[in-house]
Amino acid sequence: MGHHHHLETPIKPPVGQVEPPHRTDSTFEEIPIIDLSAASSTPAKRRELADMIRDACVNVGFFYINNHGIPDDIIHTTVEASKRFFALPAPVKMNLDIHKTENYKGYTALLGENTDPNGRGDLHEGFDIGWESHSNASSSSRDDKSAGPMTGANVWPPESDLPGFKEPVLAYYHAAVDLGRSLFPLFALALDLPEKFFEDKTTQSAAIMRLLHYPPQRASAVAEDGSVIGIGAHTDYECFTILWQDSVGGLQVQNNAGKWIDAVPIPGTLVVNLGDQFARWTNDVFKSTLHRAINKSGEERYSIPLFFGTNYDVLLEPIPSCVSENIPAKYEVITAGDYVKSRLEATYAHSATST
Ligand SMILES: O=C(O)CCC(=O)C(=O)O
Ligand SMILES: [Fe+2]
Repeated sequence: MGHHHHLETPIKPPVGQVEPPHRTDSTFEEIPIIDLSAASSTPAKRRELADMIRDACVNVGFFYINNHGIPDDIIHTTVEASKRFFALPAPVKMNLDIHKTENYKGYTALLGENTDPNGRGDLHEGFDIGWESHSNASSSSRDDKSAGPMTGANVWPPESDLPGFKEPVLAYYHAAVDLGRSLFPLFALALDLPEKFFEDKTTQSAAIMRLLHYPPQRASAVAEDGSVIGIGAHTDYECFTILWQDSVGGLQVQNNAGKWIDAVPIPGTLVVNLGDQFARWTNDVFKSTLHRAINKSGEERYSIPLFFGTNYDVLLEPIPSCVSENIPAKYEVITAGDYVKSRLEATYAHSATST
């Protein structure tokens, strides 16, 4: 994984076709901040917001959002729960080993993942959950039993080992899923599609959330060649990711000049970045940008990405306005579920036999 979509030649639409968004040289130095409060304002403001999102998606592939609507106390209690989880004794965490489940739910130990095939393993530990309903959540109900390559029950630490964990984690999960649902119509607008374009494709949205903990990297643990890294250079698998990060810093985003730009923590914001499924939907008009994290701060770093996508049975077919005679479809059409599963298999392959 970690393949990188290089800068495309400027797109020239055939006569009579809507002009696709213009890509600049993508040598961005900063990641834009987009205020989501315009989403519930006038149609004109919503259109303006979609244009800003389009610009960020075409040129950067990353943006911060503020006024995102997830209450601070939900974030706070979830982060505290995450800290308590990672502080558990190793054997308790290893009982939840992700390799014991069919579909990548549970705990990943330090160096258990290798996000960049050139790396030696990632210096973070994680806890992964997928869809699970929650009686207090405002998310519309859905069929938890739906078949598919990525479904399956979450695993949770026993209440006796870690009281009061599942409740706040699911509260944040559902708040972030609701936020993700509200972004799909804006992405559709940004692509000059009807706002409802993704509606029938997101009734059972993929939504994998990870609690992540990056211990501080001692200078000696940072290999010269960067092969031991918090999370190796990669692109995400789903349509887009909603990331909460603490104030420690370490996330970096690569521009087309190959320069790593710091995604500095900005209080009150979340980071949104596009993943490879949106690159596939848009035939690379939307950019799935290479990123990595290195924690050289000397402090513990915590983050929470939520990878958001369509239903797993949806085919990743290019949007008609993004393909033409001059720009043929670049990607083989497969389902979202098969695509994610193949990417996860590659990521965990290197540790699968060790447990
Ligand atoms: O922890 C971060 O800041 C980034 C995490 C990330 O890129 C990922 O989990 O895909
Ligand atoms: Fe990522």
